[in-house]
Amino acid sequence: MPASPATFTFLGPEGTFTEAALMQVPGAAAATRIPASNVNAALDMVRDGSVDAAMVPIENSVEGGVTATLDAIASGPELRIIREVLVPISFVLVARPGVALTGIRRISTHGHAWAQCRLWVDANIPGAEYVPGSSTAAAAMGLLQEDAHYEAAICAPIVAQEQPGLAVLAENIGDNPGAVTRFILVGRPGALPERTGADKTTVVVPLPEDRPGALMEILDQFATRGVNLSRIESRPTGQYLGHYFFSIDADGHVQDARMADALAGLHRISPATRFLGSYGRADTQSIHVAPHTSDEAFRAAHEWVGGILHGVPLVQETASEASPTA
Ligand SMILES: O=C(O)C(=O)C[C@]1(C(=O)O)C=C[C@@H](O)C=C1
Repeated sequence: MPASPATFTFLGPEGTFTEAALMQVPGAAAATRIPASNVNAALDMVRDGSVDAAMVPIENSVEGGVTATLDAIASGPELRIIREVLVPISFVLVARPGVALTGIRRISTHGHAWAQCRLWVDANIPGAEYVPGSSTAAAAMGLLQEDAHYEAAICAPIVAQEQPGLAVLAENIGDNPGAVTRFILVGRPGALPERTGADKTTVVVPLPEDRPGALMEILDQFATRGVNLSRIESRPTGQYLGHYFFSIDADGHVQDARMADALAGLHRISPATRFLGSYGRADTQSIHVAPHTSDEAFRAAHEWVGGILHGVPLVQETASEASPTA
């Protein structure tokens, strides 16, 4: 079991959904928490040892993968995902007190938040212009600056509750009331979180080039070992047009024989495959394992092959084979 992180960073400032995710981590409320201005800065603080772990968003149920995170953990010095956290998302529209909906022309927020409120904005503030923000809370706090160049921000309800200089103009403005964002706690490589039976493994697999069926071969490594995938996304490596890697979440822990075998297969196909971690699923849902892909089935199969290699007779002769005349 890895030692519990003592110092954390997160996509800040205070009041982001990412901070809400971090507060779900046991011990985080009493620990040192340093806000970072973007995902890369947060991960760099882990890499250079300034903090033990970083909480960053990775996937939203409406908008999909957080590409800044997918890309940042796929290259550079290796990192490990040690936990995942789910946060239900609900947005409010805030402005300086006295500002009405009719007085809003520009709205700032995080890109993922904007994408989740687009229909509401179109219906209620038609023609409003989007001003990109580094996070929802940063956009809201920006309204308090003298030189704010937008009139409203979309953020979590907690920001307005704790900031008297901001008034809530509308609540629950997300287009999808069931929206959920998944966050990951990222540390440096070390001891793996213990296997729980409800685990997830994340890998980054560069697609081998000029090889017909390479993606199928990658997927086959999981399929033939009974490993279910819960997320697969392709991302450009940035090196040149058409060069991609796959970011994959698979059900199970690397201590499961079927997962270890699948990862070994991936390494054969794509030697630059990067292991990003095995960690407990936030929903704690146990994984169904077919009997022929259980640890016991793998152990028996390896023992059988070992016996062949060592010349040990492993199959009992039947009576008729032992004495053909009988
Ligand atoms: O800006 C924030 O508050 C964040 O924590 C980032 C983020 C994201 O990256 O998706 C998190 C949850 C919401 O989906 C909107 C924004």
